[in-house]
Amino acid sequence: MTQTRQAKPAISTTADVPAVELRRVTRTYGKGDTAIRALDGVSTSFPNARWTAVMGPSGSGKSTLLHCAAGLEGVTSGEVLVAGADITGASDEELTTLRRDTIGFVFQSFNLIGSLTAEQNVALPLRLGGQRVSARDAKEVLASVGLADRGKHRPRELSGGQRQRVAIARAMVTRPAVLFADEPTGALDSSSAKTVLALLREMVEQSGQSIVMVTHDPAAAASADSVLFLSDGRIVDHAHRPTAAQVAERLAALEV
Ligand SMILES: Nc1ncnc2c1ncn2[C@@H]1O[C@H](COP(=O)(O)OP(=O)(O)OP(=O)(O)O)[C@@H](O)[C@H]1O
Repeated sequence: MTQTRQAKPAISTTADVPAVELRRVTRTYGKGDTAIRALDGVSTSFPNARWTAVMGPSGSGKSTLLHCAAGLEGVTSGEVLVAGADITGASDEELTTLRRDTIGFVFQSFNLIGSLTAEQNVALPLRLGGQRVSARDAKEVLASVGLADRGKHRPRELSGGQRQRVAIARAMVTRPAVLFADEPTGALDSSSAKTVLALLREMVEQSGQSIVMVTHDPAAAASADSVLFLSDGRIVDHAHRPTAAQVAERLAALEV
């Protein structure tokens, strides 16, 4: 797997093109009387080089929104644009290219490969993209998340916070224009969560990457630039740089 890496697709990262745009997106599960409308005509833009959190009560459609926005799930109707490109009718091959070159993922459950070392996990996206990766490259990225001395460790030999930092390093290595994070701090203690949130902030400030993050945690949401609130598959509220207390208050109002 050492062929020359293909040029990145022409993605726009200019400030006036949103990182992700949803236009009248509906996602229905099932049919007939038992059909569930998980997303109900959602139109919104996730700005470029900004971090947006998505919150809402359980079952409000947060994960569905993230999956549709990232091309992991198709929409029932409406359009999804990532970095200006319409991915609504994209083929599996186009989506694979998008996932390899333009977007990254960080999940609550880390999704590291247990048989690979931290270094090998970090290098994996580049190897899958056909690039030769030196151990030094992987080490540099691990050092940037504070794990310079853990490169040879396997996931089971790392703490939860360290595993998530490996997952973030893996997501950073391809410099994705958009990072989708699903409960990235959900399995972490508050000190590890702070470290992870600081790393996400660095991705936005230093590399101009965009983050769309689903979370249940008001403190995590308050680390973002803005917060969208979903209820019953619709966007019902929006807050710019709220405090954790303000986020908790708005969420409580939706949960009654
Ligand atoms: N694969 C599926 N098949 C059927 N219904 C689904 C499926 N996935 C999600 N749903 C339903 O769609 C709605 C939205 O689910 P979603 O997982 O997006 O909510 P959420 O806000 O992420 O919830 P939570 O906070 O509990 O993770 C829920 O009513 C859920 O039961």
